[in-house]
Amino acid sequence: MFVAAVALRALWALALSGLAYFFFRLHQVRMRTRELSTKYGVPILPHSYFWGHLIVMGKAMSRIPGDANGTLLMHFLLKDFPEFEEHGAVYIDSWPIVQPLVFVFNPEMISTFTQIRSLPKSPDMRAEFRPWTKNLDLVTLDGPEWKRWRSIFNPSFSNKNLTSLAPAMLKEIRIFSDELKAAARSGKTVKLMDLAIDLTIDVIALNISGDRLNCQTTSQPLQKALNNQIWWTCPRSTPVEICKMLHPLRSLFIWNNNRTIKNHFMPIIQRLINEQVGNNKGVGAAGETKTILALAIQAYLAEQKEAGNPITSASQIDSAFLERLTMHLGMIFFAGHDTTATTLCYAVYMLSKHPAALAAVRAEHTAVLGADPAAAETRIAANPTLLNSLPYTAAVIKETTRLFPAVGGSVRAGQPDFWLVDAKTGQRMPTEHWALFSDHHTTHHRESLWPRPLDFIPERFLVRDGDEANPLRPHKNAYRPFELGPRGCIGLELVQLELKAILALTAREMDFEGAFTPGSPEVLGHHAYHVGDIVAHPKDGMPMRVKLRKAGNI
Ligand code: HEM
Repeated sequence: MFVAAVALRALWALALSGLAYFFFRLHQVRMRTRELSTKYGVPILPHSYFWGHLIVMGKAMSRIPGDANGTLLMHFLLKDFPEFEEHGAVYIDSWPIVQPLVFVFNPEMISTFTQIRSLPKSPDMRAEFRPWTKNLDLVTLDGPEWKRWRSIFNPSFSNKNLTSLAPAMLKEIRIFSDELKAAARSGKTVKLMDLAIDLTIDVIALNISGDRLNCQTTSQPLQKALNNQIWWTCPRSTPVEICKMLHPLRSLFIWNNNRTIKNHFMPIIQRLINEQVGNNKGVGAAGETKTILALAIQAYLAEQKEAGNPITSASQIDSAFLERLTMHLGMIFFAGHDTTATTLCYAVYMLSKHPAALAAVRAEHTAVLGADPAAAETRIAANPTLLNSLPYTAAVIKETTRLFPAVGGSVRAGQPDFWLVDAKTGQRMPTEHWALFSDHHTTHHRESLWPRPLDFIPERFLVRDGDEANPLRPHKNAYRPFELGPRGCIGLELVQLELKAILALTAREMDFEGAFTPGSPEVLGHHAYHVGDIVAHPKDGMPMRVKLRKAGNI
């Protein structure tokens, strides 16, 4: 009885202190937001002491479907408060739903915290991924450790190295294209995103070790583990996400998924170590592809040798190195697969809606790859550098990533000594206690930077250097779907090469048409819009009807 009473009191005390902390923190965040205007003269959106900015946010979000991705928020908020656009940054206090965030959409301002000075990643963003990767991965690492791993992996993402992967990549794309043709013959609607995800995972696997993963043809435990890992990673404080976070078995599931990832790669790692031990050729000699794993193992062997602890067989490999590698591989798959798949879906969708652009893509493929679409694969395999001679196709991909950036932006930790500055007015804006968000969607849709911002105009990206008078010429730093600066996407070249190859093997052979349910909701004139939390996915998995084109019908 006495024990129960003590336990009850302890619980009460705990609940009360939790509540007290909640209100203390709420007060702190709300007052910091108000201080922006009272102390620093920074304009803020209408702000409620209890609700913060949730009321204005709710109004803006009510204009778009409930499942639309939160990265569209600022676009619609600026419709309600157009005078804020010229400030280039808007402070949003939606605590406790999301950390206090400054949405920045002035490219020059963004460059001050990503390019001129690269601020560390935000602690909240690191916390989201910590249960999965312990922040040992390239996306959430910072400082010298990040630099070391980035320089180890960089060579495998160079255009030259990736071009050597092209023949293997084409085989994977052929499977994807055959699936689409089968759908065309059967008349079935496809969810393009599902097929695209399997393909992009198979391509990343090639870059990781050169081995085929076969996600497109078989069900792979590795893919299941990755999906499950993403599911357990909780980006928002919604009730469902909170339940996931508090789930007593969450850590166990995450641990088990990491074990599956590690077990998948273990035999490959052992093979590579045994190949490299005593081999003084160096990775990538004589035209070999520099895979991510081979480079990591090369660096590890060199480091151990330098430390006077040379590795002579795979059995000596230490568990700390294996753990790091597992986290890196998991994150590279995560960062690269649905981002690329999403972009592919929107590229196909936009081409289906813009016959002139599609005709220009097809004409370019005919001019560069030959008149017979069926022979494109063989021609590219024989000379993969042909993929570097498709400027219009590249421009289509860029324009797609401008309109539908797959990653909302980079989230950096504000600092006491770092201020955002409005170059026009000289207004200084504090960043301490705030996370800075380089808002890609809003930056890519500002009329002052992009004439006719909602229109699909690949030609913007064909304006030559020096043609300053052309109004379509993109502004410096305004195009940033892969982010700019040292923390910019390592996979940028892979995306371009892969998507060009996919379009080269499909655009002339098939016609696509969006198969959204009639009357389904639209955002900015499109049934296809971003849904999802961590990485945006196209609505309904981008349903498409596919039709085969007659040979010679260019
Ligand atoms: C259309 C596809 C892609 C888009 C839009 C995209 C976008 C981005 C963005 C915006 C960042 C910066 C994130 C931040 O600062 O938090 C980033 C970083 C990164 N991306 Fe991508 N990405 C794409 C594809 C890929 C691919 C294919 C890979 C690898 C296979 C990849 C691997 C990474 C990695 C490892 C980082 C962290 C780089 C670092 O901090 O050093 N991404 N990506």
